Amino acid sequence: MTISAFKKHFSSSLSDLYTASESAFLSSLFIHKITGFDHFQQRRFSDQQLLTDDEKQLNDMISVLRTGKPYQQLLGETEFYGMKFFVDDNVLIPRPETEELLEMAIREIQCSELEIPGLKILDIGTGSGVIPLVLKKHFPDAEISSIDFSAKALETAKRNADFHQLNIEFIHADYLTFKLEEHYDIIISNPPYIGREEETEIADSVKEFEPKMALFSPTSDALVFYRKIAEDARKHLKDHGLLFLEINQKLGIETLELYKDLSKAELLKDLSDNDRFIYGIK
Ligand SMILES: C[S@@+](CC[C@H](N)C(=O)[O-])C[C@H]1O[C@@H](n2cnc3c(N)ncnc32)[C@H](O)[C@@H]1O
Repeated sequence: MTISAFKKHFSSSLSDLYTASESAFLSSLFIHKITGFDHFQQRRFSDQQLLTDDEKQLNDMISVLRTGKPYQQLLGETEFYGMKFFVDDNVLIPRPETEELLEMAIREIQCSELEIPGLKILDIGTGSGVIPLVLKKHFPDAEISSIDFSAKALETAKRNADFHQLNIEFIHADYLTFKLEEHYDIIISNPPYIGREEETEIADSVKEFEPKMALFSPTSDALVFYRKIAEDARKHLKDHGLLFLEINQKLGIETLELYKDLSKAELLKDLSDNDRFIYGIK
C-alpha cells in the first residue's frame, strides 16, 4: 500500500471515531512514528510503497485505536504547552484545560509582586509532570516540589524531567495525609475530582485506559482534595501567595466556598465556558 492509500484507509477505518481532519493529523503522526517520514516527506513521497512490516505495524495500530485507547498512549508521547511529554497508562493524558490553567498561572505570576528568583511552588498530583515542568521552563529559578501517590506516575514524570533537563523535587506521598512543612509562594493543582455518582457519565474509554487514581476521588466526597488544599493554603501559602486550581465544572460554587477566607478567590471559566478554575490570593 502507498502512503497516500494508507492515509485513506486510516481515515475510513476510523471514521466513526475521528473526523476527517483528526484522521489526517493522526495518520501523519503514526506514519512518522513507524517510517520516520515527517509530514512534508509523507506529502513528497505519497506514492511510495510502505514496507510490509511498517504497513503491518500501522494496521495493528488502527486495531488498537478501535478499542478506544487514547492515541497518545499508543504513540507513547504527546505535546503539551509546546513541549514533548512521554505518557503511558500510569498517567492522565494532559488535557487542554490544564494548558489554560498554566497560561493563567504564568501570566498572574509574571504580573504579581512575588520575587520570581527563589519562588517556591508546590504542585499536587503531578501525573506526567506537565504542571511543574512547564512552570520550571518559564521560571527556571523557581524551586518546585511535586507530590503524587502513584510511584509509576512519578517514574514517568521523572523521565519527562530528565528529557527536558529540568530539576523538580518529586515527592512520593499520599497528599491527603501528608503534612507540609514548608511555606510556598504558589500552590497549584489539578487533583482527582470526579465523584462516585458521576462515574457513569465518564466515557468508557477514559475509565478503561486512564488511571482511576488520577480521575476519581478516593472517598465519597468529590472535594476531599480541595478541602485539604484549602487547609494547607491557610497555613502554608505565604502572604500574597497565589493559588491555582483546576476543578470539577459541576462543583464550582461549592469549591469556591472552601477558599472564601483568602483575600481573593475567583471562579473562572475555561474556553468552553465551564466553571473550571479557582484563582486565589492569600
Ligand atoms: C487529574 S490527575 C492530574 C495529573 C497532571 N497534574 C495533569 O494535570 O495532567 C491527578 C493526579 O493526582 C494523583 N493522585 C491521586 N491521589 C493522590 C493522593 N492521595 N496523593 C497525591 N497524589 C494523588 C494521581 O496519581 C494523578 O497523577
